[in-house]
Amino acid sequence: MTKIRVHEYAKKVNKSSKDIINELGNMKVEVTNHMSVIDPETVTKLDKKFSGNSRNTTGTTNKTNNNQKSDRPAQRPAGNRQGGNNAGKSAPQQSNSGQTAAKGGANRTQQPANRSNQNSNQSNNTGAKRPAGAGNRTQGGQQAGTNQQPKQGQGANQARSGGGARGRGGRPPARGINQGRRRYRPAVPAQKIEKPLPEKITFYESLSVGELAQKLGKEPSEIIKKLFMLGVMATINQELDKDAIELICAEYGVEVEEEIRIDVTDLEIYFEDPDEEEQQPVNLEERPPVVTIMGHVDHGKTTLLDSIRDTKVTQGEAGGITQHIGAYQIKEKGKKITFLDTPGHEAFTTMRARGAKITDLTILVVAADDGVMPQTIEAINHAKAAEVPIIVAVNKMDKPTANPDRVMQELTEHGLVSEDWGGDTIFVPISALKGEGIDQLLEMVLLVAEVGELKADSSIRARGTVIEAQLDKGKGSAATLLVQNGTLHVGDPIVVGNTYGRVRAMVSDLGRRVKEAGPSTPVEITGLSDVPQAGDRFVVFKDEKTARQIGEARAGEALQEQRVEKTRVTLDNLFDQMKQGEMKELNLIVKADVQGAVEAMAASLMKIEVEGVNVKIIHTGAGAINESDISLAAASNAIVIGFNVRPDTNAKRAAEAEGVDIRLHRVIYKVIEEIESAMKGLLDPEYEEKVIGQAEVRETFKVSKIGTIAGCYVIDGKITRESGVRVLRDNIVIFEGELDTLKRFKDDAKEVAKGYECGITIKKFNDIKEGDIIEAYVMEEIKRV
Ligand SMILES: Nc1nc2c(ncn2[C@@H]2O[C@H](COP(=O)(O)OP(=O)(O)OP(=O)(O)O)[C@@H](O)[C@H]2O)c(=O)[nH]1
Repeated sequence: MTKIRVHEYAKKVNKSSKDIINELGNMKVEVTNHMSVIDPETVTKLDKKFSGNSRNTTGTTNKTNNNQKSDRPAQRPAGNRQGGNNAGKSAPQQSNSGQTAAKGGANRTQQPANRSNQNSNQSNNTGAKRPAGAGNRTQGGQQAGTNQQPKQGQGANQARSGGGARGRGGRPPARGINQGRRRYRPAVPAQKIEKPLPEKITFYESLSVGELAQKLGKEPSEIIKKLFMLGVMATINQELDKDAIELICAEYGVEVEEEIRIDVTDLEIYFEDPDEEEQQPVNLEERPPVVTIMGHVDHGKTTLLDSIRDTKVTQGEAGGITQHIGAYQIKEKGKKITFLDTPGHEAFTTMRARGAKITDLTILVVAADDGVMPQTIEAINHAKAAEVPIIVAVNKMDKPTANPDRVMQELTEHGLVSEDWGGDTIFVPISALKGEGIDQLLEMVLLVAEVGELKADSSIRARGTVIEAQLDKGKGSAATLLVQNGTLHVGDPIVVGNTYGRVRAMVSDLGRRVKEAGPSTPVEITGLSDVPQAGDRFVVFKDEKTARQIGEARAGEALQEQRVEKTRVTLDNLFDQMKQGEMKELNLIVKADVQGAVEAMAASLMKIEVEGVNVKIIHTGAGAINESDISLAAASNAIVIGFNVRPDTNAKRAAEAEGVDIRLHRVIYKVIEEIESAMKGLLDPEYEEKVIGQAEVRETFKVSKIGTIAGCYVIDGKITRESGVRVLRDNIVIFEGELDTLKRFKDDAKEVAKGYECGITIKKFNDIKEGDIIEAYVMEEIKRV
C-alpha cells in the first residue's frame, strides 16, 4: 500500500479530514494537518474502522471506546424540543467542563457524517441500542440541562452504557440547542458536508448567536461554546455586540464588516460617497473651477468681477444679456471658469456655515495703494479655514501710489509668500478698472485649477448647491444652482434643501433658456415647491416619487430641528462635546485692543494642554469683534475671545442669532484659565442678580380682565420689559415675579428710565398699593474677568 495523505484518505472513505485527524488522535497517531501522510500500517487500521461505511444506512454511529467526545450523534436524530429549551439554562453548567466542551466542539460538528456513514465496530453498542429512540432522546434532552457535564472518562463510560446513561448526563448541555434545531431532520441524516467558512461576514448593529452561527455556517452550540471560552455566557437568541462578533470571527479567521445603513434623506451622502446605485461617478472628466473673489472694502472686488464678465462673457456669446443669477461662467483659452459673483467673504462663509464647499479657488484682491487691511486678513483666514487655495490679485496697479512690494511684504506675515520670494502663492498685478492683467490672472486660475485636478462625471444625475434663491412674483420659487457633479436637465425630479419638485425651466447666466447644465455650471431653475436657502444642497433622484418622499421627509425634519437649538460650541458645553467625542480641536478667534495683546494671548492659548483636544486659533485681529468674526466662528464652530474689546452691534446680533459664544476679558491669565477649565469640564455658568431700577407706585387702577395697573414713577435706574420684579412694601418683599406689561402712556415700552412715568402690570399679582416700590432686576451671567 502506498502512502496516503489525510485528506486523500478522507476522500476515499467519504469522510472529512477532521474526522480522520480525530480518529488518528484516538489511535494515538500524531498528525499535524490534512496534508500529513498516513503510513500504510495506520491506513490498515483506519480501513478496519471505516471499511464498509457506505453500506451503513442504519444511522448507527461509529463509536470508539475512547472517543467519548463523539457520543453525541447517537442522541441527535429526531428533534427534541426540550433539549433546545434547556440549552440556555444549562449553559452555565458548562463551567464544570469548559475544557471538555471546547475540545468536543470540533468533533461534534462532524458527527452527522459519522452517523450516516460509519459502520459500528466495537463501540457501536450505543447506536445499536437506539434505533429511533425518540423517547430516550427526549429524556436525554431534558436532562441535559439539569445534569452536570461529565468528565471525559465518565462520559466514555456512560456512552458505552447506552442511551439512557448518556441521557442522564453524558452529553454536554449545549447540545440541546442542536437537538432543538434539528427536530425536523430525518432520523438518518444525509451526509453533512461542512460548509466552508466565509471570508467575510457583514452585520448591522448586532447579530444574535443564531444569526452569527448561520453566517459562519456553524452550529449555534459551537458559537455558544466559543463565547463561553471567551467568558461570555450566551443563549442562541442573545444579541452580540460588535466586539463579541469580532472576537468570534477572529477565532475562525473570518473578516467582519459592520454595515453602515445610509440615511437616504441626508443629501450630504450623495456628495461624500456617491455610491448610490449606478450613480457612482466613474467617467471623471475635467470640470471648470469655481472661483470666489474676496478682499477688503473698496479694493476692487466688484470692479474685477464686472471687468471679467464684460471682457469675457460677451465674447462669442453675442446676443446674450447677462443677468445676475449669483454666478457666471466665462471662457478663457477654450476652458470655462465659473465665478460666484457675490463678492466678499460673507456669502462664502454663509455657504460654508451650511456645510457647502463650492469654491475651488479664491482670488484675494488687495489694492496696491492701500495694502493689507483687516478684511484682507479675514478673507485669508476664511479661505484657509475652508482649505481653498488663494491667488492674490494686486489691484489698482494703474494708480501712481501703487506699491505692490508692500502688499507682498505684508501678506508674507500672513503666510502668503509670493513665488518671486521663494513661496508658493501666485501674485498677479492687475488693474480691474482698466482691464489690465486680467488675462494673466485667468491664466493663473486655470493653472491652479489644473493642479487641483477638478473632476466630475457629467453622465450621472446632478447634485450641487444653491447659490441664491428667492420668491419671484412671476416665476414662483427661483433658485440659482451650481451643478457640482452630473448634469441637470429640465424635467429632473429634484430635492433642494428641504423642498423638492421637478425642474420646470432652466435659465443660464446669459438669460437663455437651456435644457441641461453640466458640472460647475450655474443655472436658475423654477419648479420647486418652496424657496430653498443659499448653501442648501440639491440632488436629482431617479423618479418624482423618491424625490417627493425625501423632500417631504426633509421638510418634516427641518421643522423639528427648528425647535431644537443648534448646538454650537460654547465654553459651557465644550466639555460635554469633548466627552461625546465630537471635538478634537477647539477653534478660537482672538480679538484684542492692540496687536501685541493679540499675539500674547494667542501664544498663551496655544500652550494650553488638555488631553484629547487641541487649541487652534483660526483668526486673530486687533479691533472690535465684528460680524465677520461671528460668521467665521459660526462656520468653523469657534469661540470668539475678546480682550479689552467688545462686539459691535451687528456682531452682537449675529452672535445671538448664530449661537456663537463670545468671551470678554480684561486679564490674560483669566482667559487662559477659563478656556483651560472649560476644556477640563470645570466650568459652571454663574449668574448673579443685578437690580437695574426702582419705580414708586403713585396710583392704582383696577381694570376688569387686566387686573391692577400701577401708575408708577421711575425713581432710580430703569425698568425694562424683560426684567424680573419685586414688590416692596415698607422695605419688605411682598411679591416676586415677572412684569406683564410696561407702558408709556398707551404704548408698550421696552424700557422706562429714571424720571419718567409708566404703567406697570405684574403677572399673577394684583394687590399693588400706592406707595409700593417695584424693584426691577435681571439675572446676569458673571463674566470671569
Ligand atoms: N484706479 C483704480 N481704481 C479701481 C480699480 N479697481 C477698482 N477701483 C475703484 O475702487 C473703488 C471700489 O471698487 P469696488 O469694485 O466697488 O470695490 P469692492 O471691493 O467691490 O468694494 P465693496 O463692494 O464696497 O466691498 C471704485 O471706485 C472703483 O472704481 C483699479 O484697478 N484702479
